[in-house]
Amino acid sequence: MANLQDIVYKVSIRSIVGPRDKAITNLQTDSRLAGPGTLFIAVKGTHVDGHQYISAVIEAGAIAIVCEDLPGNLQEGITYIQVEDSAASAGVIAHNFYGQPSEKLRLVGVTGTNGKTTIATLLYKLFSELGYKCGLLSTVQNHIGDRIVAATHTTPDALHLNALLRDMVDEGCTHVFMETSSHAIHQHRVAGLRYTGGIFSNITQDHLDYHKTFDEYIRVKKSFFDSLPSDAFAISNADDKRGAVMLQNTNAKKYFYSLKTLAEFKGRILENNLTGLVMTINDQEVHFRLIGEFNAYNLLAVYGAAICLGQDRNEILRVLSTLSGAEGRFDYVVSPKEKIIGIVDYAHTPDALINVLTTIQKLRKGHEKIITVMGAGGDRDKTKRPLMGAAAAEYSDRVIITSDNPRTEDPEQIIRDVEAGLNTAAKRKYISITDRKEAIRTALNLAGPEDILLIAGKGHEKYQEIKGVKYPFDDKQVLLEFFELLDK
Ligand SMILES: CC(=O)N[C@H]1[C@@H](OP(=O)(O)OP(=O)(O)OC[C@H]2O[C@@H](n3ccc(=O)[nH]c3=O)[C@H](O)[C@@H]2O)O[C@H](CO)[C@@H](O)[C@@H]1O[C@H](C)C(=O)N[C@@H](C)C(=O)N[C@H](CCC(=O)O)C(=O)O
Ligand SMILES: Nc1ncnc2c1ncn2[C@@H]1O[C@H](COP(=O)(O)OP(=O)(O)OP(=O)(O)O)[C@@H](O)[C@H]1O
Ligand SMILES: N[C@H](CCC[C@H](N)C(=O)O)C(=O)O
Ligand SMILES: [Mg+2]
Repeated sequence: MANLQDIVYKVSIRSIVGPRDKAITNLQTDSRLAGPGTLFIAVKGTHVDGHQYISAVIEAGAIAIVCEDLPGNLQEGITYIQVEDSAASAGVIAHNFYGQPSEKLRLVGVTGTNGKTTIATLLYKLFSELGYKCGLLSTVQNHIGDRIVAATHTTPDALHLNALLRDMVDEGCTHVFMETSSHAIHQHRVAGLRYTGGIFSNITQDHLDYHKTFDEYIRVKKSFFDSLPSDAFAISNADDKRGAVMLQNTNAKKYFYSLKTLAEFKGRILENNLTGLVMTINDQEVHFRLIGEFNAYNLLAVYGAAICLGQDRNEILRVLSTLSGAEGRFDYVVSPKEKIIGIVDYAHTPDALINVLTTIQKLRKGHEKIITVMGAGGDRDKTKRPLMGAAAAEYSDRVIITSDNPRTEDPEQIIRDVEAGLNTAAKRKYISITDRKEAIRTALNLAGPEDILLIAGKGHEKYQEIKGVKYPFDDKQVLLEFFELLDK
């Protein structure tokens, strides 16, 4: 419960009609969840305009409305607060409603196209091992200390986000590591939060369905760093083409990590194979269990953030060297008899596919075939599909194009969109099989001893969404089942 006047602190208000002194017991942006004592925030979404539900929520018992456009018929006793931007206000209001939890935490946001889950999860594991009670908000799952709360989004909406942060404060968490997706930044899900630090991983093509142009996607990500306060830290990847631009206008203290150029956090890879990485970080040599060059970047980002958060460098490296990565990220299993290597990876962008496949190419001894099973998600960026097909074909010996999460789209059409990226040579080494389980079975049938099977796109996901229905599906489980059959 909170008083309306306190809740609208720092909200940029255009006008208020009705009483200001009221106890709010429920905060909602979804009319279906409104009831007595509710403050309803009407948000203009991508599908509907929340303003159309204002009379319905009042009927359900709502006592205050935050909106951009005042309704024609104002009701007696109801408070109407007109704002410039409802979505941005929702962030600030939720932060106030839940007692400004981010002010009581060291909150670190991770943004970028690939690597967010890995970096945030490694930070969570590192700080937990170092003895802190921590929170994690990630694509795979959310953690409040040891307690797991299922994740619906990479970054939850402002209301759930602040409620989760409140729970973290109440349960004694001191540090919270959160993925901050470009959707979340654009939709102001993170408005009002006080970040202690921000980390940039990289930016390559994804989400052009939503952000329309690459420049707009860059601008949105950059706006996260622009809004960091001067006592925060901002860590960026010096080897990414946009790494410097990201921090151009930030007030935060700037730091860079790099494998190629001078930087505050400088790494050098000495060994890179299937047992892990040996690298120096600021001249200290360490062995890590994570695999591949892209994880060297993730480790540098984590190391940099831990230093900025005041940890001892030897302690950081000691713990980091013991950690494994996040579920479904370069997750690999070996079949007992034939020693076929199965790798489940969440690569769902052209760049992530190139990274994971070139990593595999560098790690193989030479004679092993690389067989890739991949697809692309429905209701998402269509322009990335042919690029993903081309990437998979270029770096694999065989490709099986299959379904990812078709969502509401026709799975066959998505496969055709992926196929469109294949050139004549690539067309000779691919087949398409719509059913994902069949695709994985076929890939295994094609594999000989020690060959490498990459199953890309779904990582940790435990379902497959087809025509709006989520069916249980787990790439790693399917792979393990087939491995068992194979070795019988
Ligand atoms: C495209 C997108 O991001 N959509 C998000 C957005 O929905 P929307 O704008 O379509 O909402 P809408 O349906 O038009 O409704 C507008 C408003 O009316 C309200 N409403 C709606 C119906 C009703 O009966 N009553 C009512 O009050 C809604 O609660 C909402 O406040 O706001 C919703 C509430 O916050 C989100 O759940 C929803 O995420 C959808 C489900 C989604 O799939 N988002 C993905 C793309 C996403 O956000 N992904 C990123 C990760 C991307 C990455 O980096 O890989 C993430 O952070 O997870
Ligand atoms: N630093 C990196 N650079 C490029 N590719 C990476 C990097 N880290 C991980 N990847 C690849 O991208 C995939 C996704 O990694 P991860 O889940 O950590 O990213 P994410 O940014 O959280 O993705 P999402 O946007 O879906 O939340 C991994 O499975 C791996 O193939
Ligand atoms: N956070 C990403 C995940 C994509 C995962 C992939 N399996 C797909 O369904 O496209 C998105 O919502 O675009
Ligand atoms: Mg993620």
